[in-house]
Amino acid sequence: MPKKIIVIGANHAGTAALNTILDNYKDVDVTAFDANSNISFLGCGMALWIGGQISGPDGLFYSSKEILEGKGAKIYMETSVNSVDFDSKVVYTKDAAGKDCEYPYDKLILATGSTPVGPQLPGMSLENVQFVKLYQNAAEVIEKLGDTSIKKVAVVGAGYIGVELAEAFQRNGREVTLIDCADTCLSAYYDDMFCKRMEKQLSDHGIHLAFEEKVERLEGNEKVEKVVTDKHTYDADMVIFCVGFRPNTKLGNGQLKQFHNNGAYLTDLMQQTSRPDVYAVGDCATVYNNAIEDTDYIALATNAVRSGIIAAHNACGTELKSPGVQGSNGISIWGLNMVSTGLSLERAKKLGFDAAATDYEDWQKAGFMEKDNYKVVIRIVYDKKTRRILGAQLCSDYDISMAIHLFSMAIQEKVTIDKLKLFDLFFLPHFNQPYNYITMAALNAE
Ligand SMILES: Cc1cc2nc3c(=O)[nH]c(=O)nc-3n(C[C@H](O)[C@H](O)[C@H](O)COP(=O)(O)OP(=O)(O)OC[C@H]3O[C@@H](n4cnc5c(N)ncnc54)[C@H](O)[C@@H]3O)c2cc1C
Ligand SMILES: NC(=O)C1=CN([C@@H]2O[C@H](COP(=O)(O)OP(=O)(O)OC[C@H]3O[C@@H](n4cnc5c(N)ncnc54)[C@H](O)[C@@H]3O)[C@@H](O)[C@H]2O)C=CC1
Repeated sequence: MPKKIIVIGANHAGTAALNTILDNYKDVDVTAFDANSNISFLGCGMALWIGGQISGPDGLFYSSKEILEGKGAKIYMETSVNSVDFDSKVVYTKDAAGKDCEYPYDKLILATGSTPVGPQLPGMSLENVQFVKLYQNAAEVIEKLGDTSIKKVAVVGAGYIGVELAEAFQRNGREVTLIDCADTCLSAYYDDMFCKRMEKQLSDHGIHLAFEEKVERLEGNEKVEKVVTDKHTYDADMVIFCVGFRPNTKLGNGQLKQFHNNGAYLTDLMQQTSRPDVYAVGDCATVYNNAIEDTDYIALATNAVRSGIIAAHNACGTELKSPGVQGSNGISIWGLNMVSTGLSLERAKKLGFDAAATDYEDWQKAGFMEKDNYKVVIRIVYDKKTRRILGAQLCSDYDISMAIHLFSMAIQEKVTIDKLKLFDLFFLPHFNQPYNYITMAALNAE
């Protein structure tokens, strides 16, 4: 059992690692440092807060320095780790008062997360140009929205954050333009037929869509006033950039092996980096993606939590391997629910799979169920050669979210589309149909 474990970063991944150590290994001396002043902010609540769907941010935290210290950890907030000597196993910190300290470790868990990508464009330093990641970012945006002269908001990036925030600002009474260089929204997660449904939902609710447009500059006089793209100019009193995350790897650059795509720390199934006593978890680390059967980068709180648990057990001497991930995700915009896992057909083909898709559309419940019955669209993506299921997407006004877990497990366990054809699914008219759309989609596969 190691004597001293240090965790750098105490948000979702770090907190999961800390809780796992504190709950399971009583004799370990565990210390964490975080540059921020709060722990465990659920960014997913930011849009709900801005859109007034929840009354405030209090419920968006599930841990704190006090809770973790009550369980026996030493937690240093507003303390940055500036460097790590991986050979002598020492971390060097600076606290809010500017005091430098050093701490030795036996095992180190890097949970330094990610930062929003900030395009280098003219006008980025104008007032009311915002990024959204931390609690402080959300609080600042909410405070600024108190200014009623902020009428028009441009959201750049129509991925998960952008689409959720577009709804939130519109609910908040603002005019919203949603800009993306891709030709639709959510294109990293869904095929076009699903993206188009979300496009319609957004434009039906008054969001102005500006796709296939590249932002060239922001203009204004102190405060931002305009977003200029390669095609149009949009008036904007606030501009939010959400064009993806980049892993925070300053501490290990050149010291630990990194992912060729974006520099995330390369980890094995035990979250171990290229140095045996150093683990990396959450948004700063790679995952093993079962759909592509290879290393990947997928920044999600779910992956952060699971990888934190895995690293903690391994660091404490209990071998635990990740089963890999599928990047399962979901979104709900004005009641339109979409969930996906694994690969879209487009991405599968781009990656070189001989992929096909089987689609099906039906009512969720038996036809005689007159209330709360909604249409559901499903697509299952599979490899024509191996027959392995590579991905699935579902879309409905009904809450179909639980169905995606079946496909996540199917991808993890390398289930073929043929195995799914006669898979035992229950029927009860309150919930579904005897000819279930999952069965029907699978039966229709070529
Ligand atoms: C608006 C929004 C909505 C989201 N919605 C969802 C969702 O619905 N579902 C989902 O699964 N995911 C969602 N995510 C993604 C999710 O928030 C991230 O994947 C998650 O935060 C990753 O957790 P992490 O602990 O790895 O990293 P981070 O949350 O980035 O935390 C890293 C921590 O490390 C600290 N740190 C970094 N460097 C140092 C250093 N040198 N010294 C000390 N401390 C350091 C930071 O202060 C920070 O607290 C959302 C993200 C955002 C922004
Ligand atoms: N419901 C969920 O599971 C949620 C998950 N998250 C996760 O947080 C992470 C970050 O989210 P996002 O920032 O939304 O990233 P994202 O990867 O989901 O979307 C980024 C979008 O920005 C676009 N883009 C990239 N560069 C651009 C540019 N220069 N100009 C215009 N558009 C550009 C891309 O085409 C893409 O549509 C992701 O990993 C996401 O999965 C975030 C919110 C909710």
